[in-house]
Amino acid sequence: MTEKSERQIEQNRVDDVTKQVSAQIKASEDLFEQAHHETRMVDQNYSDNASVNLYEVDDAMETNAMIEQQRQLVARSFESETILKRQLDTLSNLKSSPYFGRIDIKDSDEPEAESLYIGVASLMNDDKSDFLIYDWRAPVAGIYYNGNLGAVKYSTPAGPQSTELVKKRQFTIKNGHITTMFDTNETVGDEMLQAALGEQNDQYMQNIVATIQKEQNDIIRDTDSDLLLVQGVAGSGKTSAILQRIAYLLYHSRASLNADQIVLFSPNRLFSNYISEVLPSLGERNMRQVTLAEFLSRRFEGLDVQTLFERYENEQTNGIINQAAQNYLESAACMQSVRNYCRSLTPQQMKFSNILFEGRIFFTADHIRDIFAKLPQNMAIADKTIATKNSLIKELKRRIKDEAKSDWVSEEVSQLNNEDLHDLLGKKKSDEFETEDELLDYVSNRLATKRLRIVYDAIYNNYFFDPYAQYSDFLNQSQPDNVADNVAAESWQQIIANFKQEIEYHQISLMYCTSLLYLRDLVTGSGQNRQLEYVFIDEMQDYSIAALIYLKHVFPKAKFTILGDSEQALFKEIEPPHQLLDRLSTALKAKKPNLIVLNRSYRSTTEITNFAKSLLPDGDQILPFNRHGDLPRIILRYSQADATNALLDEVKAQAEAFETVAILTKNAVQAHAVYQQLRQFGNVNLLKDTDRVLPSGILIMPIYLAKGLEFDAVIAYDVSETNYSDPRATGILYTIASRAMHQLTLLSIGAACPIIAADQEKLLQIEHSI
Ligand SMILES: Nc1ncnc2c1ncn2[C@@H]1O[C@H](COP(=O)(O)OP(=O)(O)OP(=O)(O)O)[C@@H](O)[C@H]1O
Repeated sequence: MTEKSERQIEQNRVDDVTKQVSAQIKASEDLFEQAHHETRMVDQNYSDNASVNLYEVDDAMETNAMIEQQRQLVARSFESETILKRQLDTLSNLKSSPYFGRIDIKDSDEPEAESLYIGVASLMNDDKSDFLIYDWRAPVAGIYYNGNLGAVKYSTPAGPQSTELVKKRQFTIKNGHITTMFDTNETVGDEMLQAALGEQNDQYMQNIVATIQKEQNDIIRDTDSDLLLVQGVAGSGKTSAILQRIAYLLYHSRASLNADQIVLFSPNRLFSNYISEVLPSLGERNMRQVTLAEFLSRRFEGLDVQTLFERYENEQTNGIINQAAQNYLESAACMQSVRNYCRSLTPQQMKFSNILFEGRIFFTADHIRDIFAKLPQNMAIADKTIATKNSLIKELKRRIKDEAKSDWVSEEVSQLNNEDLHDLLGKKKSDEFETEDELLDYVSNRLATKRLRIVYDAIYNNYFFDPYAQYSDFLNQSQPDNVADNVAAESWQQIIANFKQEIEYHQISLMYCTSLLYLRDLVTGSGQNRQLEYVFIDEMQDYSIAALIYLKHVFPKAKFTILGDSEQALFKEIEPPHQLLDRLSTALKAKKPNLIVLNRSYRSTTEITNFAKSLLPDGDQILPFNRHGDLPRIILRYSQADATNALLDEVKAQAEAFETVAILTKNAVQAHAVYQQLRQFGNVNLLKDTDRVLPSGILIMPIYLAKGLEFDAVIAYDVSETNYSDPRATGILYTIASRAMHQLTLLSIGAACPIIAADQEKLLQIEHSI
């Protein structure tokens, strides 16, 4: 058969499937309309009933039951409306592009091969007898991503299956028309990937299901490991792979897993927004997302927690203060010392606090210590704290009865107005009491309970324990000689003094955070979340080992997927990847660890990747993808005024050619200075770490805010040797260069920093000022 008629046959099938999709859309729209109408009716009915004044009807209980029933009806009809809405979204995705792949497989006991079409969702024909499209996550679809022609195996819930792959075909279908179609023996042909990668960027990351690569597929379909470590070079598709992995996991554990049981730790808020469309485009709800800074802040209510960015900025101005002590506090060894310390704590060492009520001491710290000390010695510390807490709550209940008889209560009761009395009585009516005294006793008890609620809350929230004082004690006990990095005794004392001072000012530096939280949780037996099933951590190189250990402690039941690129370390010096990964495997005590390494970089043109890898001492392992563009350019200027002019010209030219142009700087101060130079331009945006949405136009930001993001064109601001002199320059410049998809320009005010100068002739177009 000629290629043309073959293509015509495929187009006919696309037309046929599109017609069926349209018919199903119509049917679903009718159902949706019906469901929506029903929800409105039930909702109306519910609000009418809910607005009945319960105090005026005798049968309040009955009304309550009816409202509850109605509420459930509203919830149910809303749920079916949501399901239909999702179905409709999926169908409309399928309408313009029903599938992207076809595999022909022949089982040994079948006379003929069968053609299966793969798309973002499954679709059955009208009478439900046949699959017109297979979901890319279906077991058999694994062949499309993994197999070369010939004998292939794929896993199914019933165990491994074998078949023969006789044809693999790829399509690009736009608005119902096949624009490209070819047969391939490769996993996914380069041609299609080239087309996908050559496109210009918009504000949101796209899904990659049509062109998932073999090693990415291994990440996506790994359901066994409890610790999956992905070590991948910049632009190798780590983030893409984990998002498709989440979609895959949700599909395969539909009954037992929902998006709320998955959390992704993302590098910054812009990134959260940037990836927010991927899962919805695959018909799935987004997982929860949080940055480490947000997570820590929530756990330190009332304290101003230093973020990684603030630390970085501070170090840029003041230098790194006491690196050795900081390294120790963020090490696995320190977390081990916390564990040992907590295990050996005696009642005398415990830092208990008085519990106050309206200015007077309600429970003394000594009394709390006595309760604690009487508990069996071999009891775990967390159990002792919980037992102490329970015993304080019991005592509180007794004391409420005493307080109810006290003068302050009688006085307050005597001054109650009708409304307060009504509130205190709750469901009871005053005529239910036989005597006035009985009524008074009841009301006094209620009032005392209400007022002492504050004491109950204090006990419940462990305010009888002072974690900050305890942590200071822990620091005091950690002798500097025992400390790995040989922290000098005076500087260790300084670290302790600094901690105390910060707490006084309601602040805390990042370096203390995780060991302190760990100590607090181990002593109080709180802070763990056993519901979460999967934790994903992107940009792991920015997490200390202590932070990862702490997260494992917080989510003990969860499987961890941790992704990183040690070369993109902005906040510390580069560490060899395997060393980092070994440390992590041991520290998290994984039972089934798995490591996947990605070396091919997809984001940038070959020229940009070749330049970026030349910055690294061990960049040879990085493989560029075969997509070509201009050589990166370096513009050298020798005065600020000349540099500003060159920047203006460059920005103008890039903005005409590309949709997203980013000027990336080393820190916030420089980003601000560049903004001042360019603001006359109009559509120029300076981004801050509080920003959540990436605007279009020209973007200026410090590199840490661009983590995980990508832009059509990148201008690296001032790559001179004066600006990039510290040992972290390599990681920073590599991260900047690897954000560019199509065009990279470096601007240097004065001589370029030596990392760049090394190999520039072949990899860079150099432009000096005249
Ligand atoms: N298989 C693929 N098909 C199409 N595009 C891909 C594929 N893999 C990666 N890409 C594209 O390459 C770019 C980089 O991917 P991604 O951001 O996931 O990489 P990363 O490893 O997380 O990068 P970094 O660590 O540098 O932030 C994205 O534009 C992504 O869409």
